Amino acid sequence: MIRIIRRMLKLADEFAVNIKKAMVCGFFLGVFRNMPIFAILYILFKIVNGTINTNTAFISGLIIVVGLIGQYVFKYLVYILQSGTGYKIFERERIKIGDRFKRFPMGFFSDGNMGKISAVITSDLTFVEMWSMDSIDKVVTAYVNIIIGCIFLLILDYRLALVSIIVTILAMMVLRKLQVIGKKQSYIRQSEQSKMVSAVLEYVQGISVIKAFNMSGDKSRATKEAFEKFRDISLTMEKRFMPSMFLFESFFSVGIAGTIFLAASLTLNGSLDMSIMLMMFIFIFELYLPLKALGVLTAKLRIMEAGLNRYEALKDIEIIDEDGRDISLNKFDIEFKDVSFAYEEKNVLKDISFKVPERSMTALVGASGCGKTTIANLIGRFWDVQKGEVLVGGINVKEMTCDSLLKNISMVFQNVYLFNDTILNNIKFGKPDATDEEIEEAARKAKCYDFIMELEDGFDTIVGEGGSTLSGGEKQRISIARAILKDAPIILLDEATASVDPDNENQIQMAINELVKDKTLVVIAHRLSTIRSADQILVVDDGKLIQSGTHEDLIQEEGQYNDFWKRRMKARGWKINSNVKYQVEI
Ligand SMILES: Nc1ncnc2c1ncn2[C@@H]1O[C@H](COP(=O)(O)OP(=O)(O)OP(=O)(O)O)[C@@H](O)[C@H]1O
Repeated sequence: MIRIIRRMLKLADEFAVNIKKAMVCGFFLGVFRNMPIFAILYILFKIVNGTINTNTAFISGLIIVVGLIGQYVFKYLVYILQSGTGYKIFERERIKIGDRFKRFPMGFFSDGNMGKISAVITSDLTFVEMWSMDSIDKVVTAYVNIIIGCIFLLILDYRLALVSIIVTILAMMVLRKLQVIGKKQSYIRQSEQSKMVSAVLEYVQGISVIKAFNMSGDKSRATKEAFEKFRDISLTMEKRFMPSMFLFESFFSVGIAGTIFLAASLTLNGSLDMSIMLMMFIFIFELYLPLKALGVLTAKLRIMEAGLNRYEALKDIEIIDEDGRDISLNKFDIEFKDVSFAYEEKNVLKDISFKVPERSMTALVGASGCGKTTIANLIGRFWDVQKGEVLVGGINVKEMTCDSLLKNISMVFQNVYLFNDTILNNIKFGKPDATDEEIEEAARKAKCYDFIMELEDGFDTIVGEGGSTLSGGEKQRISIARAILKDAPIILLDEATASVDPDNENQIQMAINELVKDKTLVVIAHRLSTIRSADQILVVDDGKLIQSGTHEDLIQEEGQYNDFWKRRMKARGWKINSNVKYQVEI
């Protein structure tokens, strides 16, 4: 228990002073809480001895009043010091971990970890946030009460004190066992909880596929199994706790009965004063109350400790730019020098070298899965290369912090993600301090101003999670407006392959033209016009760079590009011949 309080104090950092003050107040709260009880016991003692007088009654009354007032004052102080402190600590921690997520290698966000992240940030931290402050003060008060109770008993009668202390020690040992069980079980429970959250996330994210393929049975079975496992482990946890909890509770009944029996026997054989026996009968119930409270707190504290462990493990994940410096670039060319890269065991890029001059356009072409997106991701340092160097503005990206690198780069992906927020805020994401005029201007350039103004709430329209209330083309143009607003000197663009209607497609192309003006552009190209107008085309095959040059150079030589070009031309011809309206050269 002390260990977990120490950890909370360390985590609380600047708020630790409030917790320490609350603990001191908790100490006094314990002291004042005992005063009325002792005053009543004292009156009882005096009545039984026949020595009660007005003075004694008055002093006892005064002690009761002081005790009650002190209790309220310190309870209030504890409340003031603690209230909100837990929420403030964890608000700060959530922001901190959110910032670190940006700097985790992307591989971390793959399978399994999404559930873990959600479970830690929501249930674990929420549990610790809700109970930590409350428990710390209760633990301190309980310990104070136990110590005061034991001292009082020693003063009354050492034999009775001995019995009570033995019961307390045995109960503490059972409490320890409860803690060990609690710790082990809460780890297992959390692991199942993460799996359950992952299953739910996957089910919800894939709901359209599940519906489209009428697979709701299969997927919901997997989710149901995760629920069942979580239920089973929660029940097992309760069952494992039950015998020790029962034993723990039994100690008090046996302890109370034993002490009463001993006190009565000692009184009967004349070695204990009747008044002390009566005081003992009343006090014994008070003595074990704080110990019982500790028993109840134990389970909570173990769940809290396991939650804190998981949270700290998440915080300890090595961030990708631990040794990075904040570097301000003054040129914006890109270079790959003998770069090899693998996702775990899978080699994806093999000894790739190329240069992208500043303010030029480079198109990456190649078959699906050859490594084009990987190249773009390495420029943004979503992963680190295992061999070779990626240089941006002449500086190895490994020397830079992600923030200082990414402020120079805008990425426009095929799968646009918009936040469940207003259109205004989604665009503003590119430049948080942008004025409304700048946002409107970006929207105009990205050809989304008109459709935004047709919406009932205009720029204040909430777009739904992921941008679900907008069409694919509309989402794409909003993401381009976001990038236009950011105005980064380097643009990484994954051209959309998904078909949108011709009008939308034309608008997207115009928006992109605005975005890429005077920028260093690397584009994963799917369109003939893009490929043709690029300053440089890099042909990637199975992770190797097999050809590079302009379109004119490459169609002169035999090779994959030539085949690719001929195939594309044929496909385009087919599209036009088949009388599809899609005549726009894009
Ligand atoms: N996060 C990942 N973990 C493991 N393997 C991955 C990961 N991302 C991509 N790959 C694999 O790396 C290879 C290259 O993928 P990449 O996405 O770079 O290809 P691409 O050329 O962009 O393909 P496409 O044109 O279909 O988008 C593929 O075989 C892919 O399966």
